[in-house]
Amino acid sequence: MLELKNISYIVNEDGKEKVILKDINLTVNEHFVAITGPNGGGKSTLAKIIAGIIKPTTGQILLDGEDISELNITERAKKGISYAFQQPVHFKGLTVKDLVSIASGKTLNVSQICEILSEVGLCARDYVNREVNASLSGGELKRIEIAMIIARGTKLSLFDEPEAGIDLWSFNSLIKVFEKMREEINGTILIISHQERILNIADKIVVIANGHVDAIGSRDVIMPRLTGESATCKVLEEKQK
Ligand SMILES: Nc1ncnc2c1ncn2[C@@H]1O[C@H](COP(=O)(O)OP(=O)(O)OP(=O)(O)O)[C@@H](O)[C@H]1O
Repeated sequence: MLELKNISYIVNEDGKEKVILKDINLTVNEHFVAITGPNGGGKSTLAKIIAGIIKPTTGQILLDGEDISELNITERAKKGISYAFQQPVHFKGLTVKDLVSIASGKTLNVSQICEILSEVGLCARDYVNREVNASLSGGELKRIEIAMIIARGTKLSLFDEPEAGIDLWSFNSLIKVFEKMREEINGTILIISHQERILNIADKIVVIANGHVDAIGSRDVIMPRLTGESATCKVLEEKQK
């Protein structure tokens, strides 16, 4: 379980304080939790704070009750937090096989790697020995990144807009990958997304706007509000303290 307590992130811009996140309180213990909200609301900043890429100005982060606030990205990764960037990273000189093996923390044989790659819809034989460089498409990189997260099998897998830069065909199969992960994963998937189809498979949706938690609840409660189907629905089903 992930707990965020009073997380704020304030930067100094041109000599003035800019509040990017303000008093975020959130508990995440479901299998599949989606964070959504308007552009610039603070979602990616929050994901980077959870992963340990940036340090919040105030607040505490607990993973299964343990305070991990002072741990850096590597230490948090060891505790079981994986983070997939909005734009996947290229790893010049490393092959898909290398990356998936490194992610899993053990030497995998080709058939084990093939199994993981096929889970993300990649025809393994074509990819195992490919170098992870700019010759791969955005969709292929995304899937390789997801394969690495599956190989790691962590407690908390964080994805920042996995749909970004993906064509509709690849997007359809990406949704299937997430649906399958949702069924099979032991830990939690925390996913930042603007896509209705991703939000529709979430157990819980958190809406972040203007740097704070605007709404939180099950998809049945939050989706009508987001899609404008019900102006009167009760949004704050379980606003957390
Ligand atoms: N270090 C920083 N200095 C100044 N402004 C920043 C900094 N980091 C983030 N911001 C600003 O904070 C706001 C929130 O950014 P963030 O990337 O977290 O938003 P987001 O909700 O993920 O947006 P999007 O949906 O467009 O990806 C933006 O206005 C961004 O420009």
